[in-house]
Amino acid sequence: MSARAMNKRDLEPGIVTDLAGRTTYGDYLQLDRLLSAQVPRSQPPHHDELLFIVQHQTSELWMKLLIHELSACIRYIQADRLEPSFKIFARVAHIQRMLFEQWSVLETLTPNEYLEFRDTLGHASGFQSFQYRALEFLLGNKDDAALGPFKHVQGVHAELERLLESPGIYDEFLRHLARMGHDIPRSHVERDWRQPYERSPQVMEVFRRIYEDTEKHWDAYEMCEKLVDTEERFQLWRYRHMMTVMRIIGFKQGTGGSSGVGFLRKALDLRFFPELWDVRTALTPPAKPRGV
Ligand code: HEM
Ligand SMILES: N[C@@H](CC(=O)c1ccccc1NC=O)C(=O)O
Repeated sequence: MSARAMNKRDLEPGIVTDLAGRTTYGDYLQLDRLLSAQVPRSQPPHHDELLFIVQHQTSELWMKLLIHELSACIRYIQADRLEPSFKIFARVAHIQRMLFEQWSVLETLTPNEYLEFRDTLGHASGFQSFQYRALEFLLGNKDDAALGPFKHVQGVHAELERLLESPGIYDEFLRHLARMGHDIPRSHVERDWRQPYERSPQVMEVFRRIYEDTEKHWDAYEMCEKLVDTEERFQLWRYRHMMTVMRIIGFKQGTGGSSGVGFLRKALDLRFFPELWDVRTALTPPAKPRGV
């Protein structure tokens, strides 16, 4: 009987199977390391703990890529090259969508299932995710108290300190706008970057002018919209995390020591790019219609 009749694909003679001494798929991806890093703590291993671990590890991998991409974006903005940063923002948006969609997998974990292995987690908590903190810092949510959990991990602490004292993506955009001749106040071009961002009416006026004449300021306008998009997607992730937490542990305290949902809810009031939201309220209908 032919392979076709057996519903089987014939391997082609060119397919390489003699791989001794060659770089293979598994070598290149270091799958031995990657796939041996899912180690349940529950004894005997709880069926659903693998889901919990894989959900976190895949989130951390996507966060790694986000940090890589946003860091490149910052370098482009520093070089006043907004165009190449737009391509990166498109990728960032897709990664954020993946991270958002991923919550539905964890949401199949029921409260009882989670309670069956929750105590094996001790005080471990997502609050101790250094990559998440790096992302928050890159996006401008500076908070030196958030470095607390990393005091005992030298390399990580040093890297987060570096990000804390460097301008975030929004700071770099405002500095770019200042270089392009926009009227950004001194206080927002040079400052102690460790401090949380403070909104400025003068910055909002700059955005108002950009939004009122998009033809003239197309690149800046496009960057504004990319930033709004990134912030909205970030907030959606925060919101869905909070809802997932609510349906799995209700209003229990977190393993990290916080109040739990109440603590997560407060993050929803934070804004990375406040004037980009304020400007929407300030805009009025144009005197004459735009467009082609
Ligand atoms: C059963 C699932 C989960 C529960 C019950 C849960 C619960 C919590 C709670 C209660 C907190 C507040 C800190 C604390 O006291 O522990 C927190 C923070 C956090 N969690 Fe989760 N979480 C879950 C899944 C995840 C996943 C999959 C991620 C993805 C990496 C994640 C990332 C984070 C981050 C980054 C924070 C810090 C948020 C901030 O500082 O605003 N969590 N989580
Ligand atoms: N904070 C969670 C525990 C938790 O979710 C967690 C524990 C260990 C590693 C990652 C975690 N994920 C996010 O917070 C809880 O209170 O149940």
